[in-house]
Amino acid sequence: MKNSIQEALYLSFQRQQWSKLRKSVPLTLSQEELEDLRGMNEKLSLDEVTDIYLPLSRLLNLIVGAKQQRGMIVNKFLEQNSSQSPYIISIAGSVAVGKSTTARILQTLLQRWPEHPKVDLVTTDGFLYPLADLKRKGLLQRKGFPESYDMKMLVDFISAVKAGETKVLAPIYSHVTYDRCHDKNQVIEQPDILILEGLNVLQTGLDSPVDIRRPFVSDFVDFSIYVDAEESLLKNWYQQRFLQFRKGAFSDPNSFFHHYAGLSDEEANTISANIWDTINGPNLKLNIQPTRERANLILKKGQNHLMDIVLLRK
Ligand SMILES: Nc1ncnc2c1ncn2[C@@H]1O[C@H](COP(=O)(O)OP(=O)(O)OP(=O)(O)O)[C@@H](O)[C@H]1O
Ligand SMILES: CC(C)(CO)[C@@H](O)C(=O)NCCC(=O)O
Repeated sequence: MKNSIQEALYLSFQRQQWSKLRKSVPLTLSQEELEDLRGMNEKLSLDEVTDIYLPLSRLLNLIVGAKQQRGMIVNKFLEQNSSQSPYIISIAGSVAVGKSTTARILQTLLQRWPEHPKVDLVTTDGFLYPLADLKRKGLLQRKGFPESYDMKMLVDFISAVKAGETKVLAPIYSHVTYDRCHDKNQVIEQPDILILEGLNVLQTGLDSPVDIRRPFVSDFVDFSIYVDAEESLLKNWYQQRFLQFRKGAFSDPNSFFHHYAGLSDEEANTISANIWDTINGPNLKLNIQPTRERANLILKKGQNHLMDIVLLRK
């Protein structure tokens, strides 16, 4: 059933086919630019950038261009000269699938085009309720679930950006304190493109009580991407990252998880498997994966984070 839905809705490209599409694009990256991209994640393979992300950035450039042209046509029709509102791209997918890495690569590639040089990136992590509120509401074990986000704040934010407001503030999340930062915000000032990344960006809230239903994030999104992978890979990537955090973020004395810093590999793997099985895994199956076929584009990863299949909405 699942596959027939995808067949009905999407054009499907194997990695090889997709990567060939870059041949027709007049865009090359210098070795230096490739190294810069690599600097953001030392495990990122450069083939991945050229085979998958370069064709994708060209496709997005064309799609954004079509929207900009439509804006010019409307201006001509109305004999006015209003400026374009920011183009919104959303990136959804499981915890640890690599949403923020994908978002950062696309930001770097998209801002190289003269038609849209200003590309901002916001993650919905900042819209999680502050830690004290989550504790008070008994939601500490539900982080990432729909009820753990201040959806009104998120929808108000994206609506203000889309309305072209000159300066919009986004809250910032710290993976060290496991909490919203109380003393700083991200400032969004009329970018050409805003990339909004988070596991909840395709959710509709239709299961909320009718009296608190409000517009969805997707009402403001122009193009949506879902990064997909089998759950066994996702759990493994989550556990690998947990091991890295033990040496990095957890070793900071301010870290919420500082008590994890001294764990052995085996103890750390037991704890991260348990967090996956009780929080992130159930959230994936209940609330994230069911939104996948709402996306305009699905990027399906296999082993080692390499993209196997690209699905593009017909
Ligand atoms: N293209 C890639 N190549 C190699 N490793 C990657 C790639 N993308 C992500 N990773 C690794 O996978 C892990 C998860 O990546 P990332 O933090 O981007 O995921 P995320 O989906 O944003 O996670 P979260 O929802 O928890 O914030 C990290 O350890 C990252 O280094
Ligand atoms: C911040 C989120 C919800 C999403 O990125 C996630 O990384 C998270 O913290 N989930 C809760 C369970 C865990 O610690 O992985």
